[in-house]
Amino acid sequence: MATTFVDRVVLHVAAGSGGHGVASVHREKFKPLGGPDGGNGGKGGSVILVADPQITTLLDYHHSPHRKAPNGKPGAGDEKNGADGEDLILPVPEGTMVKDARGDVLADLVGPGQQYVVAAGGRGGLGNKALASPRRKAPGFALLGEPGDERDVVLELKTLADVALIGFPSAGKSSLVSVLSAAKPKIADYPFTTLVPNLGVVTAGAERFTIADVPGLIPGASQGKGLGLEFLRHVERCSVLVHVIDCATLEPGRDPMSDLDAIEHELSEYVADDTLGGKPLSERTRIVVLNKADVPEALDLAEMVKPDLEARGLEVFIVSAVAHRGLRELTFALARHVREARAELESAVAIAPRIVLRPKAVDDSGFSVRVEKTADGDVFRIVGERPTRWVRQTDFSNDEAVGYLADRLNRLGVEDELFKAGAVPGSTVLIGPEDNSVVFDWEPTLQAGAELLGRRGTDIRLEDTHRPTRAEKREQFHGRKDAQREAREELAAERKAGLWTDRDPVEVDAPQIDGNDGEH
Ligand SMILES: Nc1nc2c(ncn2[C@@H]2O[C@H](COP(=O)(O)OP(=O)(O)OP(=O)(O)O)[C@@H](O)[C@H]2O)c(=O)[nH]1
Ligand SMILES: [Mg+2]
Repeated sequence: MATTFVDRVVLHVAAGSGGHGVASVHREKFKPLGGPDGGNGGKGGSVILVADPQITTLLDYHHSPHRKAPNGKPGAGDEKNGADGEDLILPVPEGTMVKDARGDVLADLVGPGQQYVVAAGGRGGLGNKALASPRRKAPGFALLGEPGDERDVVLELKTLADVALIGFPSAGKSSLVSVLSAAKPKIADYPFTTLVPNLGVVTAGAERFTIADVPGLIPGASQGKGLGLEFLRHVERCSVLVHVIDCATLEPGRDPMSDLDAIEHELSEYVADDTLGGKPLSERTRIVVLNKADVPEALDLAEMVKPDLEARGLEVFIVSAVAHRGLRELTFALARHVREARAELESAVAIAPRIVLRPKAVDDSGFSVRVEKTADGDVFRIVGERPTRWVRQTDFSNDEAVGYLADRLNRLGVEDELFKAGAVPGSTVLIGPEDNSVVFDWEPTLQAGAELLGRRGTDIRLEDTHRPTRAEKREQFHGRKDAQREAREELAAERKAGLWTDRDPVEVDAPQIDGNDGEH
């Protein structure tokens, strides 16, 4: 069992890409040129982690750490939409924490069925049927499907138990689990018998709670001695910590008080991710169990130190795991502490939810223009979810598709903002994130832009002589109305085609646009 327990893996996930939309023209005998009938591409499958009580280890992901969801299928003529790629569901144990490469917590799957979209599938591209509008009756282009998310995440399993038993190797932690619950962990008289936590269920009257031992902790664990501190991730989520102290040890330099201090010191060195509703390890309930009281010398020692420990405000139990002494009192005391801790946690959780889900991208409708200074002068970077997406959807080998992209950008007001930021025809404009942007030599297409340039190439913003005539204003007004209507229609078409999921748009790290970072 020990060798097949895996509690930390690096997982590489890739969602499916959306299928490309298709540009096709309806054909019938004697009616060679019908309307556009190209279907939409299907959505790419997402990769979704789901907490599943049937799963107890991350072993599967240790063996095959690369997981990919299928792509959406491309659309076809005759209004045929491509099939969606199926979501890839990856079951993980309850208590799995998902972190990014930097160690930031992305999600904490603590309850059965809780899920997290770790990589979102790409949207399918619209076909020319869906792109048709009164102004663009027969589009000779379609939109590309978007690439799916691709990322590396760290999965960490943190045992979910109410009570954690901590202490030196061979203190009797596993023995206690075996006598307090039905679990039958390995027990032996050599140190580090336990390599991974053993979980048991304890029944105290009508109450039930879970208890886990953890591998033995030794001084210097924080510097990597023994098994190190790594496994303390399994006590992070336990609300009651029990110090199991070996009163029968003959090792020189060991006694209950200094053992306790040594373990506390190691605990204090551990940096936990989970504060259990705002309660760090240092503030959690502690109980002391003085074990091996069946050995006469051990009992004497236990009775001697008990008052000192109690003077520190600790609740102390003298027990023998082997002789089953003192277990009943201990069980009921644990049940009481668990009850209190659960109540406390519940009210804490009511205030601050423990489940961290990745915050939704704040505003995916807007954009901003950033002026970046380079050796070759100013370049203008357009940052925003929608422009970035539109660029990904554009087939740059198709002039009409490029024109459509320009239209979309204008409607969003990109050209206006570029003018305001000081861009002039020929300026370098980048769209998308730093590591993967598309570069344009800017050719303004907007009427307003051309107007702003004025006659003889002077910028009328500096002169402010031209006041729009009534006719021009009307023209502009209708232009805007048209643009707004078209934007609405487009959105409706995308939604109707099912290209929008109700899942959060996940920020995309590196959109791939093959070979299109040229001068389009
Ligand atoms: N006499 C006596 N021996 C005990 C008692 N409890 C445990 N032991 C013995 O102590 C040794 C270690 O017990 P374990 O339960 O494996 O100890 P552990 O704390 O889980 O040890 P690690 O997993 O190595 O950290 C075994 O030989 C047990 O039989 C007790 O109450 N009395
Ligand atoms: Mg053990």
